[in-house]
Amino acid sequence: MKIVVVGYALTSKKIKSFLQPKLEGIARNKGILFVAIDQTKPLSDQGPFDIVLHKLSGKEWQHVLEDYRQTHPDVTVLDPPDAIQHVYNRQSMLEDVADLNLSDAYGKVGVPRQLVIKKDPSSIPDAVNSAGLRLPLVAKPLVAKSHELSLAYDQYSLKKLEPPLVLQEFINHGGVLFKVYIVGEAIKVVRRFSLPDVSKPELLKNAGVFRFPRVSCAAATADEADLDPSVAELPPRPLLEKLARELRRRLGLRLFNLDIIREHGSADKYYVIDINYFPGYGKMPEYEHIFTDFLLSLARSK
Ligand SMILES: Nc1ncnc2c1ncn2[C@@H]1O[C@H](COP(=O)(O)OP(=O)(O)OP(=O)(O)O)[C@@H](O)[C@H]1O
Ligand SMILES: O=P(O)(O)O[C@H]1[C@H](O)[C@@H](O)[C@H](OP(=O)(O)O)[C@@H](OP(=O)(O)O)[C@H]1O
Ligand SMILES: [Mg+2]
Ligand SMILES: [Mg+2]
Repeated sequence: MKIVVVGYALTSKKIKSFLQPKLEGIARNKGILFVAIDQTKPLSDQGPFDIVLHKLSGKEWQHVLEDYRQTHPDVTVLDPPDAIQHVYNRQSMLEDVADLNLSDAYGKVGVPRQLVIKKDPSSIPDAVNSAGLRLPLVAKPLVAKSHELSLAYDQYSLKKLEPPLVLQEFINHGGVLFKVYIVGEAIKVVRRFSLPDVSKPELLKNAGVFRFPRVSCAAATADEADLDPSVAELPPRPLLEKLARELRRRLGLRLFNLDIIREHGSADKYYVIDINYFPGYGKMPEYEHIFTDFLLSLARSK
């Protein structure tokens, strides 16, 4: 059996959450070896690798990888740096979902209406008005690696926020979201608690912006919770398969997840609100088997 060598360049946090002993054990049994990349040495002096797995930031690292891809076309780099940059910006992140305009017998998938504010917070109320965005609005940093989130009940309070940011219409969805993890062709969905619905009276009664810490983190799993079945029901598998297949192709990514919500009161109206590159796979059920099978399939297809 030929060994598949996977070089990895990950933060120590990511190594801890992803490269767990169970994953390494299962990988070893399947003939996969994970080898840490030494960033202080030239990449081409290391390996040889069959696959390079990475999630590091910085222009310098991006250039190193781009050069390496050019000079080592037989190595699979997961994923291409430019494709990753595209989802690190909340303006471009959801463009492909919007263009896809997916609608079939299983449902409709769109994105919330949104507006980008590059600078000048004092211009926000007018900008929101001319764009016809409906309150409440979610404000998110333009750079997707920042996770502060605010909910604004009135357009004037938005002046207090610091651009660059994206203002997105808040969609009531019953307080539960679906995290769709994608690894190549494999898909797994989990439920997470999310922000609760905002009612009309509540909207009229309140003003101001409310800042939230990390909302739908792993601790907020809703998989075992006693939920209203119409809220808890997972999105139809065929719809997710189609969405994942299309986005894999359009984004040029193989490792990502989607946050999807279903409009409360509707049976089939879905919104993608977030896309994350190389997310916390440690929280994806059975990721050890799914990920190692994916690595093997890549090596075999070469
Ligand atoms: N348009 C929206 N309508 C309703 N709720 C939303 C909307 N956008 C975001 N949320 C809520 O806010 C949370 C955080 O937003 P988002 O997922 O965009 O941020 P993030 O920091 O990129 O999250 P992640 O940790 O998944 O990377 C969502 O998980 C969801 O609970
Ligand atoms: O899997 P979900 O719930 O979507 O959340 C992930 C975030 O989206 C990722 O951005 C985190 O990874 P980074 O810390 O490498 O950005 C990732 O961190 P982790 O891999 O250390 O768990 C998760 O927090
Ligand atoms: Mg999210
Ligand atoms: Mg995100």
